[in-house]
Amino acid sequence: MRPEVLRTHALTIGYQGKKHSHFGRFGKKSSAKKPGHRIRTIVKDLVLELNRGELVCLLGPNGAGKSTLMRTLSGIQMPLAGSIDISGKPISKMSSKEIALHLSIVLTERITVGNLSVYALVALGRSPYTGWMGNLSKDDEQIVREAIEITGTEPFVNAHLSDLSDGERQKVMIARALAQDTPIILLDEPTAHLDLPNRVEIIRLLRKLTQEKGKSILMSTHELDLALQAADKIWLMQEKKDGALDAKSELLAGIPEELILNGQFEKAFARDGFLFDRATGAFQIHHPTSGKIGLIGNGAPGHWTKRALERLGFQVCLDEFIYPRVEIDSEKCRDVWCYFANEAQAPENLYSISELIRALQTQRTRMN
Ligand SMILES: Nc1ncnc2c1ncn2[C@@H]1O[C@H](COP(=O)(O)OP(=O)(O)OP(=O)(O)O)[C@@H](O)[C@H]1O
Repeated sequence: MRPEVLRTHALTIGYQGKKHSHFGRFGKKSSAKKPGHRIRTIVKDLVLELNRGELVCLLGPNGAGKSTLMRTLSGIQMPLAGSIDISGKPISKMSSKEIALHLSIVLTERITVGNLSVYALVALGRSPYTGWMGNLSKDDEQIVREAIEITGTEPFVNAHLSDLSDGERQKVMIARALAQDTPIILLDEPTAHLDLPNRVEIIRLLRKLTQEKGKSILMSTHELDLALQAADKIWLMQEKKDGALDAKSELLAGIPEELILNGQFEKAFARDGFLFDRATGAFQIHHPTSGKIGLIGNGAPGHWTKRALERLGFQVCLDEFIYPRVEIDSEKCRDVWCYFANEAQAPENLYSISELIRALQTQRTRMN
């Protein structure tokens, strides 16, 4: 069996004509340039592979082209050039029904479904098998029930979609995609409206689907941290900065750890005063404005003390015996923060991070 379930050949994505005038199914409308229509190329010559059982996260700053790529890969939007194969067959030669048997998509746009209940909407996922008016077989019903159970949407299964919160609605749309039971699932920002426990739950669910059911999942997200932890691969879209603006963005594919180590990850999200720490994979939001401070301390107290010091504007120098410095003694029955303000002053023992912050602020006021 070929490992890749989706492959692109020199795929160029983008827009031609006025906003929203380009949409159409493959083959139904020519993608040829129309006279007087402005072509806007988002990314050129993409050679991408989505393999069986793989979770790929599509990351990139706002406007880089993630949704455009999602829509193009699913056949909702025509490419400007190149082609897409699904399970070895060009998508341009597939009917909508055939595509729906291979690929399901959850988009960010709110859909209007009239008065449908959650159950009826999830059951619509079976329509490629039953037809729009078709009755569900026992097997179809079982698949719908499983999709509802696995996404935790049972509590509102009889509610109407319009009565749900954004997060609940999001889960229902994922349930509908699962009911469609396709080897490929594309999700555009599936965790956008979810709180942290639900975000983690959805990512875990998607990983489980790749590992246990061999699904190939591509999801776009702004959750960098979750993506770095969960994705087998990352497709990283970034705006081109080289001046050769034949396309707005470019795309790099790789495993998360390599994209971090080779500096591509921070390049994609680089902003003035916005630092990415390669060692921890975290972004720092604070500018160091209060000078250096030494920190000697390990484990959780060391980590959270560093965070508090950075918030106060210090550049934290780990394991450096400089002044000022903080030494955390975790050997005693409780943690003690020993604050060495300067050579002349005796160190001060403090018994919490808030006491340490107060001492640092007092020192700062004295010096100003
Ligand atoms: N229908 C359209 N016609 C012309 N240009 C469009 C259209 N839709 C989007 N664009 C442009 O294409 C570019 C990519 O948009 P897209 O929505 O794909 O980015 P994105 O990475 O998904 O952004 P976000 O993270 O903000 O959702 C943007 O510059 C956008 O203005």
